[in-house]
Amino acid sequence: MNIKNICCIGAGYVGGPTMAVIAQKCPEINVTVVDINEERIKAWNDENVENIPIYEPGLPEVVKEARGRNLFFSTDVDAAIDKADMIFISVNTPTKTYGIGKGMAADLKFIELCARQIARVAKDDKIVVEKSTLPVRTAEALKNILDNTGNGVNYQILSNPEFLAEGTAVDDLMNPDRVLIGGDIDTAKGKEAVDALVDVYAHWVPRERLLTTNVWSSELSKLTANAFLAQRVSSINAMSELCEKTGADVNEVSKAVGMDSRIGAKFLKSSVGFGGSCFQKDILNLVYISKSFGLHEVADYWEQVIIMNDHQKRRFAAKIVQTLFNTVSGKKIALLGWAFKKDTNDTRESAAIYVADYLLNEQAEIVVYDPKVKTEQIYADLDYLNTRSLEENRARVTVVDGAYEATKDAHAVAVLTEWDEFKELDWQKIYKEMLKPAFLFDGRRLLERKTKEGIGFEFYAIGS
Ligand SMILES: NC(=O)c1ccc[n+]([C@@H]2O[C@H](COP(=O)([O-])OP(=O)(O)OC[C@H]3O[C@@H](n4cnc5c(N)ncnc54)[C@H](O)[C@@H]3O)[C@@H](O)[C@H]2O)c1
Ligand SMILES: O=c1ccn([C@@H]2O[C@H](COP(=O)(O)OP(=O)(O)O[C@H]3O[C@H](CO)[C@@H](O)[C@H](O)[C@H]3O)[C@@H](O)[C@H]2O)c(=O)[nH]1
Repeated sequence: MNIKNICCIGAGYVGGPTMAVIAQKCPEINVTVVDINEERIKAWNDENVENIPIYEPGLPEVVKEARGRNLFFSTDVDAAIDKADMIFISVNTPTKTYGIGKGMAADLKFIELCARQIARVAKDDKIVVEKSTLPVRTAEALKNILDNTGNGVNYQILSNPEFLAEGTAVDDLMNPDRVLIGGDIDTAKGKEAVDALVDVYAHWVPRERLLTTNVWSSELSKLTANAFLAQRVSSINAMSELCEKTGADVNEVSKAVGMDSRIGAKFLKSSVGFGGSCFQKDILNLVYISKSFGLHEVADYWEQVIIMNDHQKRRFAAKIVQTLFNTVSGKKIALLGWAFKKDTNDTRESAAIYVADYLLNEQAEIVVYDPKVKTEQIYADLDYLNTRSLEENRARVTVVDGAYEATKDAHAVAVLTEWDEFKELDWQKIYKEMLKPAFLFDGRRLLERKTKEGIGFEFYAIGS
């Protein structure tokens, strides 16, 4: 079966880049990305390709090549569903904020709305692809809705979780370690659907990296991969605290450990704590699923990854307060970086939000500079925590356009995102314009201790 028309519901951090790359690599397939968020679609269609709503290195070039040729962004969800042979669901699946499973389970209301919309609109057979990260066995619920509320057409449900990381999305999509496709491979129709999706990716991904499994393995593998990755970060962060007490250096430990080929070097960088929209949400979801099956030891095991991460964020903020003679009240603290990692404008669950909130509770005056994050986003992130009034957040937090403006007259500077440009700053100038003693806290192990201490900074870096 040859796919001619793809529709993707959800034009976010996954739907946008993923579909742009599919469209670029498969010029004979029409790809329409739809979203209910009109502003987002407008930005994807902005004449100036630099204004697309997601900042990802290399993405503007891909969009430029395919947009208007075989890549389209639209708010007409019904029309795109109607036309498509294959529909990707790439909507958000945040942690539930109400009711049963509040604070743990994935909220599947957006997924269900998509299923009901597909069922209402579809007049011919469709392959429905779960691109969103979902609890294991969600495909069953999707099929139930589609089969019972649909127009009697045949649906095949595939699971095709996305493994891209933000900041490197285009490269991850162009050269994936593997593409995972879960389907009903024991039936002829199921196998045909899996083959159709394999053929799409085979345009550019070597066949040996196209991995097919049953649907449940595919759904669960995505949660497992994120849990393992986050666990590595929490493991090295746990060691960072021990390093600080013992004179060991976490970078040296991480290098020594990572050179063991059984362990591997990646994802062993100690930090102020992992952020991003996925790790915490997906582990909480895993914990919830485990508990719902009565697997309490399994649940506790994974929950510890989150507990450690929360501790790391808190302990970094507490270190700032302790070092500044146990009070930051009325003191200006400059935060360099707000995004959850470099090369993205995404701030979801960024450690910076929690560090700022902690310092604000200690009555600090916060000044933030991030090269890609918009001012409204920074306020929105703080408001979302509901710790203090919107007015107070605006009165106590200032967002500026440059690092020198942020650090001038500050009591302390904290590096919270590993943006390359922070390495290149004129730290001599920053030191000169700060209050003394000038405290510098490196939450990313980005800066070299020797040169900073040479300038005169009181320097603290995570894990040493
Ligand atoms: N962000 C990542 O790096 C990443 C990586 C892999 C997997 N994932 C998973 O992919 C999914 C999407 O994540 P994201 O970061 O792209 O989210 P996102 O919030 O950036 O985008 C989701 C989009 O879906 C739209 N939407 C929601 N309901 C809709 C509906 N009924 N009809 C049309 N549009 C609708 C929203 O308006 C939003 O623009 C999540 O399940 C996430 O866990 C994310
Ligand atoms: O050694 C490391 C590696 C990462 N991090 C932090 O961990 C967080 C997550 O980073 P990363 O995994 O690179 O970015 P994400 O975009 O969140 O990607 C993760 O989450 C996605 C969503 O599910 C998956 O698709 C990806 O495979 C998975 O890496 C960030 O705050 C990083 O700063 C560290 O502190 N130390």
